[in-house]
Amino acid sequence: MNRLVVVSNRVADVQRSTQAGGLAVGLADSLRQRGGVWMGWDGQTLKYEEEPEPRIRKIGAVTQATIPLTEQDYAEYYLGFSNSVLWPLFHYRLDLVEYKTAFLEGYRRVNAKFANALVSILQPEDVIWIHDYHLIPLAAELRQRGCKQRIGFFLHIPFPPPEILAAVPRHRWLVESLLEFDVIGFQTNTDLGNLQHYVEDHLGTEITEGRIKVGEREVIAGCFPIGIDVDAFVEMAERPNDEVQIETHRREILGRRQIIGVDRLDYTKGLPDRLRAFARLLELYPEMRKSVALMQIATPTREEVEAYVDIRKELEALSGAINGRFADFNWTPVRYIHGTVPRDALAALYRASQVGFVTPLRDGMNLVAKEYVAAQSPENPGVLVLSKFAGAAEDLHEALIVNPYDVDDMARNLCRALTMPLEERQERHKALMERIRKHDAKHWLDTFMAALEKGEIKNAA
Ligand SMILES: O=P(O)(O)OC[C@H]1O[C@H](O[C@H]2O[C@H](CO)[C@@H](O)[C@H](O)[C@H]2O)[C@H](O)[C@@H](O)[C@@H]1O
Ligand SMILES: O=c1ccn([C@@H]2O[C@H](COP(=O)(O)OP(=O)(O)O)[C@@H](O)[C@H]2O)c(=O)[nH]1
Repeated sequence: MNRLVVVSNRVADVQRSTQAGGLAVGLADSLRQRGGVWMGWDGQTLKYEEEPEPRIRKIGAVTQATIPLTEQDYAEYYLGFSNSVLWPLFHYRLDLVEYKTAFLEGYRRVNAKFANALVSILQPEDVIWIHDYHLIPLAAELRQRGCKQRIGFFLHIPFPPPEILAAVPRHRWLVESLLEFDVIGFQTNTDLGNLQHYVEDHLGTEITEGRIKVGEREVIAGCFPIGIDVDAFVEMAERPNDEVQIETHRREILGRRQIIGVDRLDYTKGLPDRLRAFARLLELYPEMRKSVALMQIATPTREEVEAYVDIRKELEALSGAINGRFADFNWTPVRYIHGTVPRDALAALYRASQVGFVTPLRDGMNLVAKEYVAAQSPENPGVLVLSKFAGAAEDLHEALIVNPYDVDDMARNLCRALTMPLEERQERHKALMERIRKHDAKHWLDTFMAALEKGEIKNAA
């Protein structure tokens, strides 16, 4: 087996249980099993003139190689082009795109830095797997430095339709950079279809049976939905957690149910309408008052980008208003937690919640949806209420699928989830477990590697 070299903006400690962000979680779950090298940014910003050598650290079967960025890199590449241009654009939010030429320059500069660091550690037989929108030009940079290895790319976020993509300057360059990879992987068939439309409309070529002709080369483009390590998550959820158990016991005595939401505090996650839907539930079904509460964990993220400051203010005001309107001296309808919770504590919280409420306006996959399912007790499972615009909805048909823009639809489905008979809950949960087991972290890694190493495309979806 060739050595696998994974590259992503963020590198996680594969042995730590706290990592907010699905990319870190999904990759850690996969790499722990196969081993290899994981290269990326160390999360630090430093002043330097000359690019530092990558820092090497061995953690179990994984060798981490990390580099720092400068303040300017962080502002232009990470906050700028990655998170103020590509992130909103790829999530269909043209209204939030803030394009500046300096952002693009920073993006190209940091991709060149990544390439310099990478060539210093690469071996001829390596296979390289690059992740996410931060690093789209990296294959081209590596080829310019003479790399001959196979290079794959996986996009963790949605790929937008051509009408949206074409609104950003240099969109053709972006897609041409993407076509420098040997394999391009997407989360869903919708994303793959959007690339298909772009190459047809703008490049006059097409994807035929998962392959695109680019000059003399053939590029594979496929759908590889990311998954979790299901058994490890089930084990985590079953592990006793005293604090959660005491709280659950109290709720059981009072006959109260809990709806849970867990997200980075991102405008793509649909949080304001989620809170409004919960308030609508209490309005439409007064019998639900004092019998159910919403726990929303909102993890801080990208706080220097203005759109993220706005969403935080909006949510704080909304949860305050809902509590002000409905709370009683012994019942708080919304528990809003602005912080990061370790993944093992999350597992226990999911298990203790009767509804998993996952309503992004647009999301690459959404691992929280899969984790919620894995955490349930098969004898008395909770119900997943899932946005039709999460990548996970392409597979998780037995969830209650909702429109995250339609507050009434979400409220009705919350009520349906809270009153669903045990037998139906068990049937839906069984079917969902089969699906998340079929498309788990190992399947994601194996199918992508089969495409990258052997040129095989199985329909992963
Ligand atoms: O690294 P940050 O800027 O702090 O952001 C965290 C990560 O967010 C995004 O995650 C995506 O990947 C998940 C796993 O494939 C997927 O389930 C989710 O729908 C995506 O939003 C981002 O793509 C990562 O690069 C970030 O590290
Ligand atoms: O406080 C938190 C919030 C989130 N997560 C984890 O972060 C990941 C979020 O991934 P998802 O795909 O749902 O969304 P993303 O944040 O990547 O857009 C999941 O594995 C969560 O369990 C966590 O460990 N602690």
